Amino acid sequence: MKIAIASDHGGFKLKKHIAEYLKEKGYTYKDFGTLTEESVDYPDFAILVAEAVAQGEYDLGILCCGTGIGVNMVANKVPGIRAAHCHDTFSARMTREHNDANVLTMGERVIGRGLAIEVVEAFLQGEYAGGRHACRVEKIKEIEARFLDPDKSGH
Ligand SMILES: O=C(CO)[C@H](O)[C@H](O)[C@H](O)COP(=O)(O)O
Repeated sequence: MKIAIASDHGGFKLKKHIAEYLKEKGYTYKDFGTLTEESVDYPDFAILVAEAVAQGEYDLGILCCGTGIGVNMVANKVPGIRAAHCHDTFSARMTREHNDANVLTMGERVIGRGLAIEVVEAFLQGEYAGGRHACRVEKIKEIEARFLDPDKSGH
């Protein structure tokens, strides 16, 4: 499994902690920045991970900012991305199982490091269940397609 990670300055320390964890556990990952605590704009880094996952270069993405909300908004603008904002392990597991989420977003100013690692692990270990969830995920994709292709918009 290949994991893409990134943050702005507000999520930098949490991302670094997650990167150290991923390395220690032997996961394959790439840090798309930012690489310092200097103030930057979260869209510039969230888009790198979202595109890498959407293009299939990476299986899953993890994005951190101060709240995890800004990076989530950016990632979910990219077709093919289903980014989930999770600060608890139940949501992290469920969003993989039910929504086939492919990006996890978290906020360094919200969650403690210990819990964040448990959330990451729940997300990475979660498996899409398919079944009754498949048609729902398909409906997400159909809605996305409507806005990509004006002919399918119904207007
Ligand atoms: O975009 C965000 C909110 O959803 C992030 O938390 C950013 O990290 C935050 O806005 C950055 O704020 P700062 O005051 O410029 O550090």
